[in-house]
Amino acid sequence: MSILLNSIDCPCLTNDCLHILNEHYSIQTTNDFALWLIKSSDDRTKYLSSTIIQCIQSCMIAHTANIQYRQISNSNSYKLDYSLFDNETILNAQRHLIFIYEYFNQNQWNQFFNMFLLRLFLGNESIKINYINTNISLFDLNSFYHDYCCLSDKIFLHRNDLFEKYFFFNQCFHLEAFENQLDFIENNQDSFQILIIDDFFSLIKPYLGLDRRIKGKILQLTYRLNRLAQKQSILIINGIILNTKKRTRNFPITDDTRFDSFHADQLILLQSLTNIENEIYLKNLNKKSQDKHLIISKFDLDDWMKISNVSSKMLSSQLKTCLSSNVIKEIVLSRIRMMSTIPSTSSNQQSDKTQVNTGIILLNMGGPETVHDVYDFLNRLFSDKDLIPLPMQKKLGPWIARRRTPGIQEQYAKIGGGSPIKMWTDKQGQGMVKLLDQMSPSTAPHKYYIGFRYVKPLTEMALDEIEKDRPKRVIAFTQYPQYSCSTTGSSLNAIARYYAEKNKKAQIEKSNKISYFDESKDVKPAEDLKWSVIDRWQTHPGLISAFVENIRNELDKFPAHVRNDVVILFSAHSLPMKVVNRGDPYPAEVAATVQGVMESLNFSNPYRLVWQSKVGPSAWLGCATDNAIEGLAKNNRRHILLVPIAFTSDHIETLHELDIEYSQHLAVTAGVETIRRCASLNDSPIFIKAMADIVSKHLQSQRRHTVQLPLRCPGCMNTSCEQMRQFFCSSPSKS
Ligand SMILES: C=CC1=C(C)c2cc3[nH]c(cc4nc(cc5[nH]c(cc1n2)c(C)c5CCC(=O)O)C(CCC(=O)O)=C4C)c(C)c3C=C
Ligand SMILES: [Fe+2]
Repeated sequence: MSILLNSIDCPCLTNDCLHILNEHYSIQTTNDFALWLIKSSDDRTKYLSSTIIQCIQSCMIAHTANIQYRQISNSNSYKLDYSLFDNETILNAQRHLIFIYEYFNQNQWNQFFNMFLLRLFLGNESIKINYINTNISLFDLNSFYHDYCCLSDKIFLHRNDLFEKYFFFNQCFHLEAFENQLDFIENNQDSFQILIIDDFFSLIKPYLGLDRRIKGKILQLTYRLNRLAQKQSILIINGIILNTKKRTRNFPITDDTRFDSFHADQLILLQSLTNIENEIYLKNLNKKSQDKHLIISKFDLDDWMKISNVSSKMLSSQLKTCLSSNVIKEIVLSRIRMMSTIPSTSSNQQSDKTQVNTGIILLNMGGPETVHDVYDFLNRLFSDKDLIPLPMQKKLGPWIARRRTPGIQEQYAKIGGGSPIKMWTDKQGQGMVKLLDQMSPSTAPHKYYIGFRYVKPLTEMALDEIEKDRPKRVIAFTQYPQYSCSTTGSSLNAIARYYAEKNKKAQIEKSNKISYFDESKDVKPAEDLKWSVIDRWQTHPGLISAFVENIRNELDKFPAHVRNDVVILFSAHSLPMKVVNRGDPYPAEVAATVQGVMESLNFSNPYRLVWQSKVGPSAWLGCATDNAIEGLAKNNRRHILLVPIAFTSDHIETLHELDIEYSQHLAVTAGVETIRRCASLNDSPIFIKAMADIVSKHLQSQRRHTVQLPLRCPGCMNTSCEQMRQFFCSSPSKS
C-alpha cells in the first residue's frame, strides 16, 4: 500500500514513527507537505527531508505541543469542517474514537459536541455523562452543557469537582488528580464518559525528567487511559503523545521507550491533511492494518472528506432532523446497547469471525491493577493450595489477605497505584503473535490469551474464550522462565482442574440428560483442542541475550573506573525451604539462567545469585537479597547491580523491594556507593523475539511438553500435580 502524505502534524511524532511506516508502506510526499517543511526552521527541514515522513500508530491520532509548530500553525487559520462528522458514519461506527484537532476554537468545540454527542445519544434511554476537561481555555463548558441539555432531558451531565479543583488551578500538571479522575471513570463505567485531554504531553511533560518510578506511573496512567478507551463508550483525547522511542537532537521529547506503549492495541492510522487553503482533512491511512488487526472501530474518514461550511444554525436544524428520524433513533439505541456491553477481553482484539489456528495462553500470576484490587489479588493468592497450603484455607486465606491488604496497598500506591504486569503481558503477546504470523504462516493466525492466576483476566476466563474460539491447537506458555510447582505448576493445575470440572459436568449431563452448558455459547469440553505446554525455557538463547543486553546497558552507566568491580547480584523470588526440600526444580533452573547469562557476558564481573521476597516466619531459601547487599558493603564491595532474573516484567518486587526498599533505603544505610537495578525485560524486542522463537520451535518440534514435566517432585504430596500431568502428559486424546 502506498501512502500519500501531506502532513501538517508535529515533527516530533512523525520522526519517531518513521521506521514503523517504512516497514509497512511505500510513502510518497506531496507539495503540501513540502510546503509545511518550508515553513519550518531550516534544521528541521533538513532533518525531515532526509527521513521523509512517518505516521501515527494508535487508537487515536496524536498531537504534541511543539512550540515551534504552534507558532507555525498560528500564522494559519485552520478550519475544520463539520460534515466530517457525518451522521451515518458516526452512528454506524462500532466505537467512537475521535480525533479533535488542537486548534479548535470555542465555537468549533461546541458545534462539534452538538453534532457528535447528540447524534450519538439520541434515544429513549437516559444517559449519564461525566464530563471532564483538562483545558478551560479551549472551550466553554457551560455553553456546551446548555446546548446539550436543552436538546435532551434524558442526558445527565456530571462535572467532576475534584477534577476542577486540581486541574484548573494546577494547570493540568497534577498527576494525582489525573489518577483520581481515572479512578472515577473506572468506578462509573455504567455511564458514558467523555474525557477530554488537550495536549496530554503537556500534562506529563514535567514528570518526564524524573526517575523511573514516576515515569512508570505516568506510563501506567496512559495505559489505564488506553484501556478505558477500549472499554468505555467514548473517550475523546487530544494530544496523546506516542511513540517517543528516539531522542533526536532536534526534537528532544523523551528517551523513555515505554512511552510508546499507549497505542498499539488498536491500530488506526490517521493523518491530518491540508489542502492549499489550509483546511484540515482527516484521512484514514490504515486500511491495510485494519484488515490485519481487525479493528473494531471502523469509521472511515475518507467518507468524511466532503468539506463544506456548516453554521451553527444548520447544525441545529440537522439535529432536529435527527431527532425525528426513527431510523436513526433505532441505530442509536442499538449502538448504545452495544457500546455499554463492550466486553473487556482478556486478550488482543480480534474479530470473532476469524478462525484462530493457534491459541497461546500466556500463564502468569498477575498483579493488582489498582490499589482497589489488592484484596482480591491476595485473597486468591492465599486461597491457592498449590502456592500456600494452609490449614482451614477457606477461612484463613481471606483472613490473612485482609490483614496484609493495607500494607501491600501502600506498596502498590508507591509504585504508581498498581502492577504493570497486564500492560507488559499485552505488549509481549501482541509483539509475539505478530512475529509468529510471519515466522510460521502454516500455524497462523496465532492469538494470545492472558491467563492470570490471581487477577483478571483469570486463567479460567481465558479458557472460556479459548473454548469459544476453538483454535486447532492451544499452547500453554508459562511466562515464568524457570519452573516451580508454586508458580507454573499452579497455573497448569488450574487448567487441568478447569477441564476436569467441565468433563465432570458433561458426564452428569449425559447421565441425567440435563443441559449444563449454555448451548448458545457453544462451550464444549476440550477433547478436540490440541493442547501442549511450554513449561520452562530457563536457558533459551533469546532469553539470555535479552538479559545480557539489559545488563550491559546498565553496567555502562557505572563510572568506567569501577565498572569491572561491580558485583552483579542476580535476585530471584525466594521459595519456602519446605518447597525446596521436596525437590522443586526452581532453584536449579534459576541458577542455570544465571550461568547462561554470565557465560554470555564472558564472566566480566563477580556475581552471586540471591533470593528476595520471603513471606511469613518460616524458613526460606537464602542468601536473602537484603542481607547480601549489607554483607557486600561490609566487605567493601560498594558497587552493585541488581538483576531481577526470575520474572520477566516489572512488578512489586522490582519496583518496590529492589528500587525503593533496597536501593533507596537499605543501600544508603549499609554504605553502598552505587547501586543500580537492571531494567526488567518488559517490551525488550530481543525478549519478544525470544518468546516468538520459543513458540515457533515448540510448534515445529511436535513435542507436547519438556521431558521434565512428567516428573513430579520426589517429595510431592499434592494430588493436583498428578492430575495435571495426566492432562498434559498422558492420554493422546487430550493432546
Ligand atoms: C518466580 C517468581 C515467584 C515465585 C517462585 C514465587 C513463590 C512464592 N510466592 C509466595 C507468596 C507471595 N508472592 C507474592 C507476590 C509475588 N510473587 C511473585 C513471584 C513469585 N512468587 C511476584 C512477581 C509477586 C508480585 C506480583 C506483582 O505485584 O506484580 C505475594 C503477595 C505480596 C505479599 O503479600 O507479600 C505473596 C504472599 C509464596 C508463598 C511462594 C512459594 C511457595
Ligand atoms: Fe511470590
